[in-house]
Amino acid sequence: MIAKKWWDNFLERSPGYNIEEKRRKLVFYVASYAGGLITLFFSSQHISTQSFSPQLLFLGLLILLNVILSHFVNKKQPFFYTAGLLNGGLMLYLTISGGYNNTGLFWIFPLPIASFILLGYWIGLIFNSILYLLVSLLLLNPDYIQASYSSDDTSRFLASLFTTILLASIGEYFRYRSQTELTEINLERQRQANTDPLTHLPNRRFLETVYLPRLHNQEEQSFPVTCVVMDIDHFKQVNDKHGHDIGDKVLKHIAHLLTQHIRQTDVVVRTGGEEFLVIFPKADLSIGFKLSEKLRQTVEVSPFVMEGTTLDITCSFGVSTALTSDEINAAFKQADDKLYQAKRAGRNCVC
Ligand SMILES: Nc1nc2c(ncn2[C@@H]2O[C@H](COP(=O)(O)OP(=O)(O)OP(=O)(O)O)[C@@H](O)[C@H]2O)c(=O)[nH]1
Repeated sequence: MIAKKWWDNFLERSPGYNIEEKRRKLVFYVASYAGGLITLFFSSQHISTQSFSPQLLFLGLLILLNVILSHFVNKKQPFFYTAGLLNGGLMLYLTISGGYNNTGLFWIFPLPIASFILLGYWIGLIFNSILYLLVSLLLLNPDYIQASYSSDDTSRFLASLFTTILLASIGEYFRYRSQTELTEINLERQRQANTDPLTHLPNRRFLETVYLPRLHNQEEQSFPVTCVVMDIDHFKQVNDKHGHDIGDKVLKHIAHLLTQHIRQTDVVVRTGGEEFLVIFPKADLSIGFKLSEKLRQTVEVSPFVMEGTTLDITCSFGVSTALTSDEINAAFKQADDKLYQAKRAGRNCVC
């Protein structure tokens, strides 16, 4: 549980989301360029005739402008939403005007499918349902529209549009669910690979592949970083006297104490057998020293109690501070040296 809660700060859901983002981007580009150009083509064909529609030309230009502008901005989400809205506008326009020779309704079918992909399942479902209602109201009240459709055409169109939206929504729903499940499975695998199975603390792999690269990227917010290497004193005697099972429980007890007494931004890693690494970001040497001393006292006054067994446990600590990310490995090494100094100085102390 400790690691799970903790993991929330470091979750990498991005692989799944990146694939989804790519899919949406691709559909957005194809739908916008193809849709925009087709709209412009049809409206320009009638530019010098009575059937010319400035609204269609305007919608086509807006669709193209939206997709062109999106190339200059990193965050594409607002452009997806705008494209979805323009889709809706085109749907209503085609219903009302009837397009060329009342053939506008044929062009409506691809639009709800694109809207689902652009807006995501839930927003797409609400958006398409509202549009379907509006289109139905317009078609059932011919006074509100310029086009004239036969009642047979209207009812068949509404039935087939309903089927299209239903099928698109079922397809999108199951795609959305399987993508969410795959993302969760991927996340759980990452969590397992980066967690020590005994204490549920992050492990050395996490430190090297997830935490340190992040520290490197967030240099300004994180440094100075104080690194504390700590080791349980005479742990071999615990194993020898009370057995390996009790030894394991003592390790869990220490892991629990450590995680309970650090800040949300600090990290405890089980780096080896009975050795832990605590990292205090935004803490200089004097703060790091005080925090380590607090941890040392906490361990000292919290004996391990189980099934009538009470064991006084102590730990030794080596502390060192890195001012920049280039110094972090040297700080680990120095903290390690300081730990041995603490052991030589009689244990249960901070060096
Ligand atoms: N129960 C248990 N013991 C472990 C585990 N990993 C390492 N150990 C034991 O930890 C002990 C470490 O012993 P030493 O390195 O001699 O250190 P120490 O007895 O703590 O002595 P000092 O560190 O000098 O105070 C060894 O007996 C290992 O078998 C583990 O996962 N579970």
